Amino acid sequence: MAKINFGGVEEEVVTREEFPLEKAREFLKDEVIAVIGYGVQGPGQSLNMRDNGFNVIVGQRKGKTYDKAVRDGWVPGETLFEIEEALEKGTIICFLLSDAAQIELWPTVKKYLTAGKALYFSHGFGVTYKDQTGIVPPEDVDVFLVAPKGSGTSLRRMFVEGKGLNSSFAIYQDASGKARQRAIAMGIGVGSGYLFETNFYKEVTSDLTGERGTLMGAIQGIFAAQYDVLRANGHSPSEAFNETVEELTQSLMPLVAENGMDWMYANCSTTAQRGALDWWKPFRDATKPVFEQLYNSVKAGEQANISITRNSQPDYREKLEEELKELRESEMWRAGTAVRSLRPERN
Ligand SMILES: NC(=O)C1=CN([C@@H]2O[C@H](COP(=O)(O)OP(=O)(O)OC[C@H]3O[C@@H](n4cnc5c(N)ncnc54)[C@H](O)[C@@H]3O)[C@@H](O)[C@H]2O)C=CC1
Ligand SMILES: CC(=O)[C@](C)(O)C(=O)O
Ligand SMILES: [Mg+2]
Ligand SMILES: [Mg+2]
Repeated sequence: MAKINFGGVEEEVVTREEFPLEKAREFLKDEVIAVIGYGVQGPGQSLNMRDNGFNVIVGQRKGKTYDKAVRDGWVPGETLFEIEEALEKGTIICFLLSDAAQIELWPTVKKYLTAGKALYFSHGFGVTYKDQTGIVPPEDVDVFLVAPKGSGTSLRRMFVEGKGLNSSFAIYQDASGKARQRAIAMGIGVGSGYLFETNFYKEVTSDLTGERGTLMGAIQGIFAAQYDVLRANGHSPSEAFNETVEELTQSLMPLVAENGMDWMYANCSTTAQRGALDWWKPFRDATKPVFEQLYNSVKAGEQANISITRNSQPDYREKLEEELKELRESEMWRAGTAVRSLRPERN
């Protein structure tokens, strides 16, 4: 483990230098890695591991995503199977169904978790909320997680570009005495840039907070609030969208990603810097109570409960699609479609 100073706090992380791909491949050479589910993480992780030279098979029920797996080069009967067949063949079972669907499939998965196998998650959800999910792994299997900190779509894209998305990893149960090595080797195999250690509880609580907060929920909320104020004051949709979203994603966030917030500020006008430096604290103070409310709700298990209840309903896909449609058809995001179509590189 490399000791890295994160803003004054020393943490140990696993980098590709100390755990190179060859070492991961050697360590897992006798394993059959069965990726169960081919939604968002399934394709990203399985394709990266396949390209990295691991023995990977995919288990997916028949339908649209099964056909996608075939198009991605998985061969029925050789590397692509019905879920139960893959569960039987696999020695490391990657449980990559949606968190709600994992509940339904758990009794089936459990049947195939014979001694010595490993159960792999990409979220701490299932076992942390075991009272609601019923996911209690047998004692003689390893249980660990590797959670890529981003969409499976980005995991794959970044891998293809020679980059690596960061992941966390955690050990829940070490039956074989080598769960840790197994987990780290898997983390390297799926294409992680580096790995930082956590536990299942911390992974799920930080992840649920992040996606409801700045990563997805809060960002849309702030966009909508500013867009509405600009529109109410007579600004056109194109002006409001550009000044709220397009400039952020196209110009300013890439600068933040490259070298931090102060550097992005330093590359803007002194007028902008003065205003941003004056206004970031009021925004922090206004939103902090909402973040506290969010974290408490996560901690109390309410967010997990909502997710399980809502996403277990037979019509949850249609309902989600309706809500996504509401976003897509809002004036702001329709303006966004028009703005994106005008990007010169799109023509
Ligand atoms: N979406 C992402 O990029 C990320 C997901 N995760 C975690 O990774 C895991 C997998 O998530 P996603 O890839 O988003 O899953 P998903 O929602 O895309 O679903 C994966 C698969 O589950 C299958 N499925 C759904 N219900 C089923 C059922 N009842 N029986 C059999 N198969 C069923 C679908 O056919 C699909 O192939 C979750 O634990 C999630 O929290 C972690 C990081 C990011
Ligand atoms: C992409 C990711 O890591 C999320 C936002 O936590 C998720 O999709 O659950
Ligand atoms: Mg998440
Ligand atoms: Mg996440």
